[in-house]
Amino acid sequence: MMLKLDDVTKEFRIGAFGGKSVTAVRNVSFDLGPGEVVSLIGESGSGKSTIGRMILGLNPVSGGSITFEGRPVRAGKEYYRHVQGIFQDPFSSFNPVFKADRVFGLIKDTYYRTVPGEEWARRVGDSLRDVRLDPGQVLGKYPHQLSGGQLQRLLIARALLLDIKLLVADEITSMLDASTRIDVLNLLADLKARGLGVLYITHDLSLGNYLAERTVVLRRGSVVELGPTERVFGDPLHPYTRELLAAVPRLHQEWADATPVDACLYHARGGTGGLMEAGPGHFVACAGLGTCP
Ligand SMILES: Nc1ncnc2c1ncn2[C@@H]1O[C@H](COP(=O)(O)OP(=O)(O)OP(=O)(O)O)[C@@H](O)[C@H]1O
Repeated sequence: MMLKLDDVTKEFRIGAFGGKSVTAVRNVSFDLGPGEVVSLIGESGSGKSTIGRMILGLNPVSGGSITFEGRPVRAGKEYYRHVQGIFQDPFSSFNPVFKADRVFGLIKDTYYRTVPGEEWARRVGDSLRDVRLDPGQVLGKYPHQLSGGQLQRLLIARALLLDIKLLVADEITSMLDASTRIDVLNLLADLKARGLGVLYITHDLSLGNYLAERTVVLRRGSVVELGPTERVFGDPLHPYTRELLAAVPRLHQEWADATPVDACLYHARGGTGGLMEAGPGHFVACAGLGTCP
C-alpha cells in the first residue's frame, strides 16, 4: 500500500506546564493506494486534521506508525515532492505579499533549479490549464485579487508541478460556492483517474464522498466505521454513522432522525477487542450503548 496508518495515536500535552494531555487520535489504522480516494469523515474535533497533519509530517505521531511507500514519514524536500496538502482556507496558504508567479517560483527554486525559464513557464501554464485556470488571468495577481475557488485551484496546480502521488485535501470545498465546489470535485476525479491518491477530509457526508472508494468514520479520535463507501452510506452499522447520514438533507425526503439502534451489532455478531469485520472490507466498532457488555 502507498500510505499505511498502523495503530496511530496522537497525544497533545496541554496546560500551563504540559502536565495534562488529550488524546486527539486513538489507535487509527487504514491505508490508501494509488488512484484511490479515501474520505475521512467526523464532526469537528474528531481528529481528522490531526491525522492529515501527521501524514504530512507536520506533527509527529505519539504511537503507532505512518508509512509512505514502505518508509516512515519524513518531512522534507523529498517527501513533499510526492505528498502535498491543501487546506480549507486557501488564503492562509499563500503569503499575501507574493504574486501567484512567485508561489510557483518557490517550487522552481526548491525542486527544478536547472529547468530553463521558458520550459518552466510552459509547465506552469500547463498545470494552470489542467485546473481550468487561465494563466494570463491569474499570474501577476496577489492572493486577495483571486477568489477562494481560484486560489484553491492554484494550490492544486502548484502541487501538480511536483511529482505528487498523494494529496491530503482537508475541507477544501467547504469555503466554496456550489458551482466552484463541483469544479474542484471534478478536478479531484481527474486526478484520481491519473493515478493520484487522495485523502479527502470532510466533516459531513457531502458530495465529495461519492468520489471515495472507501470511507473512514472518525469519532473522538477513534474509527467507528470503515469500509467501501457504498456500504458505509447504504448500510451504516454504527449509530454515529447513522446520525451523520440523517443530518444530510435529501431531496423529496422528509427530515428524519437516525434510525435508533437498540442492539450493538458489534457484540450481537460476537465482536471483541478492536474493529469487527461485518462484511467484506466493512468494519465497525462497538456502539457503546447502555446494553453493551
Ligand atoms: N496543537 C494542539 N494542541 C492541543 N490540542 C490539540 C492540538 N491540535 C488539535 N488538538 C485537539 O485535538 C482534537 C482533534 O482536533 P482536530 O483539529 O484534529 O479535529 P478535526 O476533526 O480536524 O476538527 P475540525 O473539523 O474542527 O477541524 C481536538 O480536541 C483539538 O482540540
